[in-house]
Amino acid sequence: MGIGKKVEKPDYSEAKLVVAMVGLPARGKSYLSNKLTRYLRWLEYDVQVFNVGQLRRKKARMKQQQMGIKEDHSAIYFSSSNEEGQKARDALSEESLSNLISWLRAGGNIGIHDATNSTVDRRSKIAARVASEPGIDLIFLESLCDDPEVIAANIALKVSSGDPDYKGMSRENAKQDFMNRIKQYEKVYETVTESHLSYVKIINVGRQVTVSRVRGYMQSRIAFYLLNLHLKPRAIYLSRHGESMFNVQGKIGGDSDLSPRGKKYAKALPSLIHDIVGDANLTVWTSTLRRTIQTAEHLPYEKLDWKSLDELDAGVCDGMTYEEIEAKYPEDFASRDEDKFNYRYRGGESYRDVVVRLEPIIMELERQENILIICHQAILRCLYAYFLNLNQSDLPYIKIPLHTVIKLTPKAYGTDEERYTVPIGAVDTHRPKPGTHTPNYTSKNTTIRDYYGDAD
Ligand SMILES: O=P(O)(O)OC[C@H]1O[C@@](CO)(OP(=O)(O)O)[C@@H](O)[C@@H]1O
Repeated sequence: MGIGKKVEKPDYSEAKLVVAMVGLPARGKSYLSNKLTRYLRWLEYDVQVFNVGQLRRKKARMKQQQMGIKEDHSAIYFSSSNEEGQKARDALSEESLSNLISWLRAGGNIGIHDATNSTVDRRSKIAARVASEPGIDLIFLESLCDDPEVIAANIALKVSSGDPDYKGMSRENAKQDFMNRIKQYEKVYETVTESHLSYVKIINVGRQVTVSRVRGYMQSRIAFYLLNLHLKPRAIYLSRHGESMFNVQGKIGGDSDLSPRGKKYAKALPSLIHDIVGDANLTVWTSTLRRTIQTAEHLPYEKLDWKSLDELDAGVCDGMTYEEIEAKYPEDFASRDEDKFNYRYRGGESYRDVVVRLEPIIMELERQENILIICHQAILRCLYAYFLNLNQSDLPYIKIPLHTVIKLTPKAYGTDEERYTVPIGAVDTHRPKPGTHTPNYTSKNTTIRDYYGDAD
């Protein structure tokens, strides 16, 4: 028998929720639903977005292919006085919601009904439909925004993103048409005030949030996450500690000091960070282990150490080399290679356990502005996977080299990444999955830079 065990996914089979978005076009509904999806997936819920616009386009394409009929989806279609258009849009919303409910019945946990759902009438239809489905809850998530800059940026994003609604149209015409569409919706828009419904209303993301009739664990978790979001521009910087004595000896875990090269990295860090961050405010978070605190030693910023940022606990294998573990516990060594995310060291942790313990860190990170996190290989893989939306099987193999600062900039539709490599040699602690080539899991928005500042 092996010493460790495999930890299965938490049982969320009873969790079934419809999150129905509410909001005018260009008010950040997609931004919110994308962020929420990424967070809930990271927590291992099965989440899917059902976008009514996509369904409309898909059906229009099919109609055109089969019958040669090209539908007019210009602003006229969205007019409240266009009865035909209104009927067609209601029918599409119902169909999309039905697809969502079937998907929940087939095992999904949270389905996001992504449409404007901008009238009391439309919402009452949604509420009635979901109420007829035992075991499925409903919460509305409204995004209100009157910040002209945010609206203008969202409009620009819509017309420049190659949106299929505006294929073959000039940018100016597309923008005009989209603004007309918004006007049509504005005429009939009713903000959520229905006191019998569960809802979260977000005003200018981060400025004001109203929470009403939120019930149960999953809804509260969602509401709490949304309460913490903000749109202020900021970056999150990630770095492992400088090379440690254990790294040099090939040993895992422990609480060793920095090696001479690790100390050099700690000395080089202040000028690198200053070059990247400038005079902006920054807070440094470390774990409680010596190697991260020593790495942050020379940084002239406020510092906070978190126990939850300590390295993955290797239990009885703590302080051993991979070769020693393989020789002493061959079965365990093999099962870790087989399913590294789920494998839990005896008396220690799995990557899955680490994801759970990092949730308060994620929540706090969403609330904060510029943060530099100096911690460990396994911990940074989990944080990086959250921001880059990477899946569980890839997560334990993400390359987070020593002596490298990763800058993550959250944007409306994803996260930009820059990597700054400091030319101070260090051992490579990355162990690829045997028999596989481990790709470099970086986003398509990654820029790699060599930093030749004050390396010495
Ligand atoms: O999950 P694997 O790939 O073993 O990586 C985690 C390991 O990385 C190490 C280095 O090998 O991190 P760290 O440099 O922070 O000490 C070990 O302590 C830790 O057990």
